[in-house]
Amino acid sequence: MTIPHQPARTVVVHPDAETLARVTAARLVVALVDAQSTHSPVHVGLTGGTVGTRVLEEVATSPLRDAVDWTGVHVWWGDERFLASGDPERNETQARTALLDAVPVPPGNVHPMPALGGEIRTPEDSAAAYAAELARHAAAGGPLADDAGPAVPAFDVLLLGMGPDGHVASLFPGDPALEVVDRTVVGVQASPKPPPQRVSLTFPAIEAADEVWVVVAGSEKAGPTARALAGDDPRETPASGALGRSRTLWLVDAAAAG
Ligand SMILES: O=C1O[C@H](COP(=O)(O)O)[C@@H](O)[C@H](O)[C@H]1O
Repeated sequence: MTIPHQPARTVVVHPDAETLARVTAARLVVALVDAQSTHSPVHVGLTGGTVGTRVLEEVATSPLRDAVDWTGVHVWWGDERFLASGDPERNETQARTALLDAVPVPPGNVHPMPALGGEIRTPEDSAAAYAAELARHAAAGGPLADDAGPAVPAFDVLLLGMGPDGHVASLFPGDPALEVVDRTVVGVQASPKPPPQRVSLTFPAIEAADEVWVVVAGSEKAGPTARALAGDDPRETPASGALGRSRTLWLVDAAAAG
């Protein structure tokens, strides 16, 4: 069932979380194949979280998986838990296990948010390094390529999960990071969801994505889903502010749809 909700968003409801993960994986494979028919490389932003990781597992086992030229895909993250490299709680670690170890993405095309260690001592160090990496891969004239700040590649698809408090990436309700418009990546010091230290894309970087897909499952997310789709203040329901340039898809299960 596809429900046109507002001009800026389309909501697609699936009966349960497993179907949601399976169909979103198929949708992602097709989106990457379509993007590769018009340009190269393509850029995809991954999310952590339960359903986001299930989607990657479904891509890994999809019979359509090899229709994608993985050598032409660049992989980024919308947010990261600020922990040492290889920590099982890192979104990067989970994505490698779920998908990236199984497909031939060149190691240089995988762009994790820098982990705690060496010169990277704080989430802000990681954010600054990641902003520089994004800027290196921004196409000239890309969405943020102006004098106001560093550029980002225009993600063909940016996957986002949403927490029960309405957070997306690591932009939490009431956090000052929600107001940042002069940087593409921020350090987060007091996440209410563990671990407290995180790194996140900002709204300007999220909005540079061609397509933003918010993938949500579970009845505990019905409230924030409804609030976000009603256009609640993003300072209270951050998911409300996650919009893509061409399309914003809300891919939800029936429980989250309420
Ligand atoms: O901590 C995080 O949580 C959100 C949502 O996760 P979920 O398990 O409730 O689906 C996720 O989108 C984010 O990337 C992650 O760092």
